[in-house]
Amino acid sequence: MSPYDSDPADRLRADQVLAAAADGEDQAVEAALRPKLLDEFIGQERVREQLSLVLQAARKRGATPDHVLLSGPPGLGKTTLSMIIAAELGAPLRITSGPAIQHAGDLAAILSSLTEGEVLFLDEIHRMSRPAEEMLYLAMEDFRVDVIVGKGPGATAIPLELPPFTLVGATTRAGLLPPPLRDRFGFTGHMEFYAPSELERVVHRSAALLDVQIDPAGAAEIAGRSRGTPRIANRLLRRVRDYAQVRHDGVVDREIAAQALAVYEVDARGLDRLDRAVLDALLRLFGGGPVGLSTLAVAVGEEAETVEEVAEPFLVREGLLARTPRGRIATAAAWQHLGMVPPPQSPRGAVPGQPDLFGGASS
Ligand SMILES: Nc1ncnc2c1ncn2[C@@H]1O[C@H](COP(=O)(O)OP(=O)(O)OP(=O)(O)O)[C@@H](O)[C@H]1O
Repeated sequence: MSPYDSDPADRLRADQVLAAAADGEDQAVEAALRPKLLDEFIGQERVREQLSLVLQAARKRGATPDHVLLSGPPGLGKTTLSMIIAAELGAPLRITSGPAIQHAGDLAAILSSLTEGEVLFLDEIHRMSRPAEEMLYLAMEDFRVDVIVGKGPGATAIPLELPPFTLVGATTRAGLLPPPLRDRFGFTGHMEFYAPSELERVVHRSAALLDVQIDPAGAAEIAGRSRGTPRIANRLLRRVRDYAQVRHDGVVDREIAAQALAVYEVDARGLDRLDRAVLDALLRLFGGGPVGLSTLAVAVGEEAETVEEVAEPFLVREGLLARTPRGRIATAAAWQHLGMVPPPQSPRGAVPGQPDLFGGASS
């Protein structure tokens, strides 16, 4: 969880897996597990190399680096990287988020209190209000804001100079950023899901910091169920640690990790309860689809947005579900994963599983 207040809906989205277990202690632990410097940051080789060049060049010139945009799904390390940028530059860091900036005045207050060289991290930048966005254009380009005094025809804009600063914007939806905003970033880092071997390194590193004894097979078991996401790897590790300490001697191996994750309903492929509920409804109630998103969401008792943004990206990436113009359909892998057999002769049974070009299941 990012260390500022966002609205509860955001928190739910970002922290979907084992959300109920994400208590205050977990958040404090998460902060303690963050890598502090670029060299400690595991994976994302390309972003790391590119960013390192941007920072080194700026340091060499004695200038403030260009604004940085980080895009990618939740939990991949955008907040962590913003902290690392500030640490590498030896600069102070200010953290806020798009939804926290309701009015342009909120942004003006933050910008006008920045010190020279400060790093401003703006998470969920795509959710900022339009007037604030427009104020940000000017601030990013000319280090200036126009403060509007008065209302109506008598309103006047008073220009206010800002010290040079570096904006680090983060977004899960780069496509939603208006082009004028996107263009004002000198560097964009696209964060990718992590490979299992990288997540194993994350698990080993975190286990060492948490003083948990874990063997390579145990780390691999956790990494394989972490949906390519370090935040989830860390959270699963903490739950496995709890299980190992309460029911065993605290040491984690493959068997203990598998048992613990079964208790927390995270299956061998990393699907959690919501993912499985979505697939289950799709197969059992709708014969594998196609079915509309809102119908599917009602069937699992969730908001359509939650199903679309939380469960589906992972299910699509895993090749278990396809989004088609006619609705959601299950692939053959989905039937297999839930141990079910598609209805015979069903044109909607998604056998052998890949959607055809027109959005239906191939036969
Ligand atoms: N490359 C990495 N190496 C080690 N740990 C990492 C790495 N990336 C992220 N983490 C860990 O994962 C957790 C989540 O990272 P972070 O909060 O930076 O993600 P985020 O992309 O900002 O997510 P959100 O957009 O939901 O705020 C952190 O506690 C951090 O310890």
